[in-house]
Amino acid sequence: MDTPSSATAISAVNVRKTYGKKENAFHALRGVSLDIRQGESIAIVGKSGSGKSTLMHLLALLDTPDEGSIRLDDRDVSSLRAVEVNKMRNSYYGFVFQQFFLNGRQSVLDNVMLPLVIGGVRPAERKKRARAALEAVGLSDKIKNRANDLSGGQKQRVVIARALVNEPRIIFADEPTGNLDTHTGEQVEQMLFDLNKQKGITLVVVTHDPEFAARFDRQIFLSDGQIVSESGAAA
Ligand SMILES: Nc1ncnc2c1ncn2[C@@H]1O[C@H](COP(=O)(O)OP(=O)(O)OP(=O)(O)O)[C@@H](O)[C@H]1O
Repeated sequence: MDTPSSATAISAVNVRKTYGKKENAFHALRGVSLDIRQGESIAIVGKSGSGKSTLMHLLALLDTPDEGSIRLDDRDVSSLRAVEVNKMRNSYYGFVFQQFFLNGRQSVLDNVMLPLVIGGVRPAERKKRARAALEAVGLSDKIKNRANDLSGGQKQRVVIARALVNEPRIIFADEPTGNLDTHTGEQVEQMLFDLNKQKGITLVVVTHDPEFAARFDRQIFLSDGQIVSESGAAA
């Protein structure tokens, strides 16, 4: 599976998002439309404050637009009940976000099993799947370590293992290599692209790094809350 299919994974349709009210209102997204195809890799780029994380949070169903809609499986997400949205987020999505910290006192294995606990997977099965995910990121020898006792790059690999343990359709990553040294950052990048190319997992990443962005099928450039240009093979 090395080419994106024509099926749409998720769409934003003319979404707008404003933070604050009246004279303090800030229009973070001002009418953004975007179709993300199943299996493609897409980088969202733009200056600080351009609305990248806001767009990512809407696509990831972590926040809701003030206007416009997010469509998943051809359904307007706003028409679904919260419990259904939570279920979809947990089963379809994996997250590599810096603010989604690991629990440092828990073992690496427990951290990776968390999405499966939330998803109600039984204990023997979740252990098996978490071990397989940790093996995929080369951390089989660290499963019993406390998450605090790992290097930055190892922690990021645990986060990736946690993101892929529920076999998501889409992985969302916000500056996944931001805090890593060049070599470790490249390993983490490669791991994400391998998941995209080998397993067909759609990859949506926010980054400031132009070299990293250039490796994606498509780059979306945001400025002042609007898409100002797109480039890449699929554009
Ligand atoms: N909760 C909030 N309340 C008020 N303003 C906010 C909030 N979240 C974001 N903003 C503002 O919305 C704008 C877009 O923020 P966003 O985080 O989407 O930008 P970004 O492109 O991801 O920036 P960065 O690259 O610095 O992370 C910024 O000006 C920010 O200050």
